[in-house]
Amino acid sequence: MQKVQETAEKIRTMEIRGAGRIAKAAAEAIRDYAAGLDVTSMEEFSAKIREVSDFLISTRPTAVSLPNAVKLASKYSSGNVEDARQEIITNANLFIERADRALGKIGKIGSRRIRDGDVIMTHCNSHAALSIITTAFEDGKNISVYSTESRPRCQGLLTIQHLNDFGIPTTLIVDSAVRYYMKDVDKVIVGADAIAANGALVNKIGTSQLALAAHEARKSFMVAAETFKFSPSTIVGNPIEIEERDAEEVIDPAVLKELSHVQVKNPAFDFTPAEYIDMIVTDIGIIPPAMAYTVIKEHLGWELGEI
Ligand SMILES: O=P(O)(O)OC[C@H]1O[C@H](OP(=O)(O)O)[C@H](O)[C@@H]1O
Repeated sequence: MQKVQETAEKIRTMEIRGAGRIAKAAAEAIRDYAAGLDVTSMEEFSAKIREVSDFLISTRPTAVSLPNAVKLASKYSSGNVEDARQEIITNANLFIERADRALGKIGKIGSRRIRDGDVIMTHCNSHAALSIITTAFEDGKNISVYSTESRPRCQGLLTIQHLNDFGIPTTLIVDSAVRYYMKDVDKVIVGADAIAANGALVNKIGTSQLALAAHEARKSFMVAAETFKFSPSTIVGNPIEIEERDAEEVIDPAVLKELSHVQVKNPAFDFTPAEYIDMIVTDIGIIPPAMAYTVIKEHLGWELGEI
């Protein structure tokens, strides 16, 4: 349980972050927990796995990759402890391998849509979006990138470091400069924390402003998302919860304490409606947002009765 608690804490504090990495870390934690679980009865085994699964899922509410990963990794059908343990180890490893392969596929597929000379804008720090950008660059395309700062956690600083390591010409801008620079941009590429059954995107706060500005300037808006970022529970009407994080990420608590009439809101994500999205680059190909329902049904293998 100690490793599970450590992983959960790292996800909560964002030491482990990015929807894909959170998913892989959760699958690893379940796998290692199942491998070391010392129980004699199947009832005990099931109860412990359920408890750990629920605990990991509770760490961050928005990225659907987390419950999807936990559900896929902790799947077993055997009624015998040793076999069920092996099933979880196998399923978790399969999930992790699939997640790694997905990033490569998204990079390959998405990069075909990047033209020589393209100027790309990205937001926050998405490994899936960066896979497209770096693959295009490694294919010899002469591209450059505008990267937003992504307040308050400033994940944009991770993005510029990564792009700089590849030697990709990059401009860091503050979030409020998105519309100002959109005229210079050819394509916007962002990641996803969740995609609803109606094709709406949930991603880092401010993403919908990039989408609006891109729409106004007739620039292409591309989302990079593994199939495990699609949300099955939205099919049965559950809304995606937007994580509200601490005020101290935005303002020094000592300063805030003196401002008795001021409150701080710090939502970590926002919604971008499907009509602002030109395409979603997934590991099973490029799809329009309207195909989100099909991805959930056919590629995540969820049955309505299970939700
Ligand atoms: O899975 P990858 O593409 O890396 O990231 C997907 C999304 O996860 C991140 O959330 P946070 O920084 O963990 O809150 C960002 O919103 C990013 O776009």
